[in-house]
Amino acid sequence: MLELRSITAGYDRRTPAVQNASLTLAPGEAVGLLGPSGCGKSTLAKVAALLHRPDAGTLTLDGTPVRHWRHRAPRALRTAFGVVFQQPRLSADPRLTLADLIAEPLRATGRRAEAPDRVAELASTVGLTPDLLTRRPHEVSDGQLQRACLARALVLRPRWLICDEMTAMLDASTTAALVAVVEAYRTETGAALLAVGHDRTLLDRWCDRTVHWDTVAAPGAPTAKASQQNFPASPGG
Ligand SMILES: Nc1ncnc2c1ncn2[C@@H]1O[C@H](COP(=O)(O)OP(=O)(O)OP(=O)(O)O)[C@@H](O)[C@H]1O
Repeated sequence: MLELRSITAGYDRRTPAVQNASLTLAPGEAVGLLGPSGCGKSTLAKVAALLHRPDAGTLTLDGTPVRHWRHRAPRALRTAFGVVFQQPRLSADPRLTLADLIAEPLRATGRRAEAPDRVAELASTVGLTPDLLTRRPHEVSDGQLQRACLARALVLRPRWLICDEMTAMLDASTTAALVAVVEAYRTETGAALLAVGHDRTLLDRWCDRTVHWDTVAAPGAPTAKASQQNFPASPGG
């Protein structure tokens, strides 16, 4: 179970982007998160994926409170998450070929030997032909790069998948193809999904339930002090 309780987070403590947000994801469950632009969905998704440290609130993973984020999070926790962002060009190292991009998490976790087999398998799964794997991001389309980013998110076989507007820049057929890849992966592994988006029709079709930001965040509401963990300001943790 992934539980976010009374999360306050942002980029400036005086004006948090997310205030008092709570969201629960059961193992294997697919939850869609809808809300207007700029309300804080991506920020909350990054907190959930251990990529952004909240200012206050608690995140528990299978009953254990998470105390560290980003590079300070234990590797076993970090690698339990696979994340795909809206803009693949911002999340892809332009120097890497698509093959190296997909294999990046394997190299970072000392599992380089698995890369050739795993990259070939995932390239086929996401619909990337071998000739594309030797190209760099500027030599492929947004859709092809997003396919590689999805493959990268799956390469460590995460239990929790976070797709933050993964299909927002894509055409209908690429959207359908990537959603089908995620669903096949979830059927095979039982992974849970948090899908952030603006398209209610897509999220309703894709997910077990769709929640609106209005029901997730309650700015100004009193926080449950007893269950509240406040994080002192410290860079990078
Ligand atoms: N790196 C950053 N530094 C400073 N402010 C940021 C940063 N990222 C986001 N913000 C601000 O935080 C707020 C929430 O942004 P966030 O990206 O979480 O919203 P969102 O709901 O995902 O929006 P969208 O649907 O448009 O992607 C916005 O006001 C945004 O301008």
